[in-house]
Amino acid sequence: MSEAKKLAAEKAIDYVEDGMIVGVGTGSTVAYFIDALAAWKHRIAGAVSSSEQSTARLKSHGIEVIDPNVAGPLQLYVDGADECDPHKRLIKGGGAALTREKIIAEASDKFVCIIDASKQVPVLGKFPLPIEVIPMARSLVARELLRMTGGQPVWREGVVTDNGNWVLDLHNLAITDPVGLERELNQIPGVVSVGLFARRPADVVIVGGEPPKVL
Ligand SMILES: O=C(CO)[C@H](O)[C@H](O)COP(=O)(O)O
Repeated sequence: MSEAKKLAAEKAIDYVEDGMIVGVGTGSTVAYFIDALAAWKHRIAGAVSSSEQSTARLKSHGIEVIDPNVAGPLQLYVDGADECDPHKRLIKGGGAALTREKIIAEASDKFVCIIDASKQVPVLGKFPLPIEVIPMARSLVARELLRMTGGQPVWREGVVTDNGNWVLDLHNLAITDPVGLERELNQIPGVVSVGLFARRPADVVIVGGEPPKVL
C-alpha cells in the first residue's frame, strides 16, 4: 500500500500555496508528503509539526518548523488516518500523535486527509480507538471506557507520547455515533484526547491510486 500512500501524499501538494505555513501530521503517509513538500521549501513560510518524528523529517529537508503559538490560524493541515468513514470522520493516533494532530486540525481552515483505500470503512471502530491519558489515570480511564462502551481497552505499553503521556487502545467498537462518543469520552478525567476526529472531520480526503481519488 505504500505506493498508494505516496500517490495520495503527492496529490496533497495541490493544496499548498505560496507563503503558507503548512500544518503537517504524522505517519508513513505524511512522510511522503514532507518529502514532496521539500520542493516547496523556498515558497512556503514554514510548517507547524504534530510530532517530534515529523519535526525531524521537516528539518532534515531544511523546512522551517514554526511554533503553533507563533503561527496563528493555519490555512492548511495535511495528515493521514487509520480509518475514514463516508462522512470524512476519522480514527487517528496509530502513531500516538493524536493530541497534537487534533490541536493543529482545529487550528486549520482546511484539513486534507491522505490515505490508501484500506483505510476506508463504512463504520468506524474496527481499528482500535487510541486515547491519550495522563499516566496516573490509566486504570481509572480503562475501567470507565469498559463501563461506558463495552469495548476492550488495551494499554499500549512502552509507548510514551511527545507530551509525556500514555495511550490506551479501545478494541471491539462499532462507532455509530462518532460525535457523541467523542464528546462523552472527552469528559473522563485523565483523558487528554480521543483519536476520534468527528466533531472536526477532514474537509478533503485523498485516496491514493492511479489516479488519486479526491473526496
Ligand atoms: O494518526 C496518525 C499518527 O498518530 C497517522 O496519521 C495514522 O496512524 C496513519 O498512519 P500511516 O500514514 O503510517 O498509515
